[in-house]
Amino acid sequence: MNKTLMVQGTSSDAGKSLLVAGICRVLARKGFKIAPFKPQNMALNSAVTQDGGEIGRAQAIQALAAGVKTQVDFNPILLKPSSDTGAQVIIHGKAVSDMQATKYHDYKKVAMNAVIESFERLNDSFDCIIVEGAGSPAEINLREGDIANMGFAEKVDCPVVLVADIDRGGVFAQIVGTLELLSESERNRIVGFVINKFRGDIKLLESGLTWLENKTNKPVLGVLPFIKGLEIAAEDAIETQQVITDEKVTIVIPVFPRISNHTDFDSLRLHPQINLIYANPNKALPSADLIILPGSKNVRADLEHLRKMQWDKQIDKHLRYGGKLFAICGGYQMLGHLIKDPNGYEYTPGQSHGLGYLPIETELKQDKVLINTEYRLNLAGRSTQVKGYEIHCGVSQITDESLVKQTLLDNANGLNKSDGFVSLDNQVAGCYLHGIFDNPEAVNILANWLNADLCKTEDYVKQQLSALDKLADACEAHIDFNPIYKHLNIK
Ligand SMILES: NC(=O)CC[C@H](N)C(=O)O
Repeated sequence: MNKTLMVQGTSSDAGKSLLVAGICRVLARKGFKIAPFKPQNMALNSAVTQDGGEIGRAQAIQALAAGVKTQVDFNPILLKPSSDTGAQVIIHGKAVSDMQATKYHDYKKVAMNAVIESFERLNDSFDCIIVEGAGSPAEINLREGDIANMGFAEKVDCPVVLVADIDRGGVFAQIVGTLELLSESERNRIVGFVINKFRGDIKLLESGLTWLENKTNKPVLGVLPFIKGLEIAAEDAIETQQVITDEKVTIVIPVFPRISNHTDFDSLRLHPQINLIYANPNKALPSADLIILPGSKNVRADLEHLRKMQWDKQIDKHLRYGGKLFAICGGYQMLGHLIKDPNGYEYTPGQSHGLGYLPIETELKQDKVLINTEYRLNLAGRSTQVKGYEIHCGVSQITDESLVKQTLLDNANGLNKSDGFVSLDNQVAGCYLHGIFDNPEAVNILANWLNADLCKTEDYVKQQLSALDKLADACEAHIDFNPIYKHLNIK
């Protein structure tokens, strides 16, 4: 009996991740044990699973929505692009190789086996599986050997809901056009449509919905309204929306071409007293109280970009004028003197000189560190416990202890382990830990370091959970779940 439902979109960003998260939450609230699943994801925003692997961030959020522990089977294939044509291929949570896009095409058979293995494991231990497609199923050039959309749905023989974004217009053409480009058996799998991000008077839409149902002989299951201020971590696109009520601090994040884990900064962006600016990759850095160098999938190439843009000179000037510089993971590696990659794990084999603000040297190793961990953060004469995660191949060593003021993070999980440093002049600090600012106390300490006092906000994970509930409420109010239950064989 089928217990799988797949959500596909008429385009990227149509709302697939969100709808999957919403359905997971609705079903979990009814007491079902739900697994989110995305056969193949392409993203530089990843999460460390509780079983010690790496999956796309969206599946981690969907697991939070479903109230289940994260596991690598939720996203068996993750492609992390490291250049315009190549990507690191992660299978079952572990990096297996770097591959050019053309070669990956031939590799899809191996990848499909990995996808089915994971799917079958989930099938054995969950009540239902809610699957997210990738991009759109109508990319006819990618259909052969597809594992991400209809190729998967056909293989496991599951029904599909098609979601389309009305906000940008053309929603009827998108839906009818997508159906037109599918084979008959693929078309028959589509059991209904969800129209996402609707604003305005639903009465004006009704004639269109009737036309669509008559034309396609398929139901519109629901029209989800545009939910203002719904803050659920983005899959890959950088979210820039913010509501500032009383600006006290300006923070600039230089956007590297291979920026990774930018969700690190969501809690800062959502703070009503922080103006968080993502600096355009091709423009000068705006002035700020603090610059934060983010993580990077290709540190040495991004360092070249930083220099090409003369951001190194601008950062130097920012520090001369008394500004502060913080960095996470790849950005932290850039703060040191040297980044060595003799085997070319990330870029052409060789080494690059870093910015030299901290006395550290980094070497990229084959094995990736993947852990969820906890530290004590020490900064601005204060400390607090922070939770986070690490994803990196680089291992950094300090070259001269007399050149730092203190370690930034210590006491890892109560152990005598530390990470990161604060410079002697107290202007520069960095570490490997992602997610550090999800703790509101850490945000306040960071602000203290900038000589500012900010109000304390809600814990980021709690905020995510209430956003997921708001999303689930909207799904329940605007989508007819009866056909969904019927297709999943649940009541
Ligand atoms: N997430 C990151 O910033 C990773 C940094 C670097 N690419 C490494 O693997 O070590």
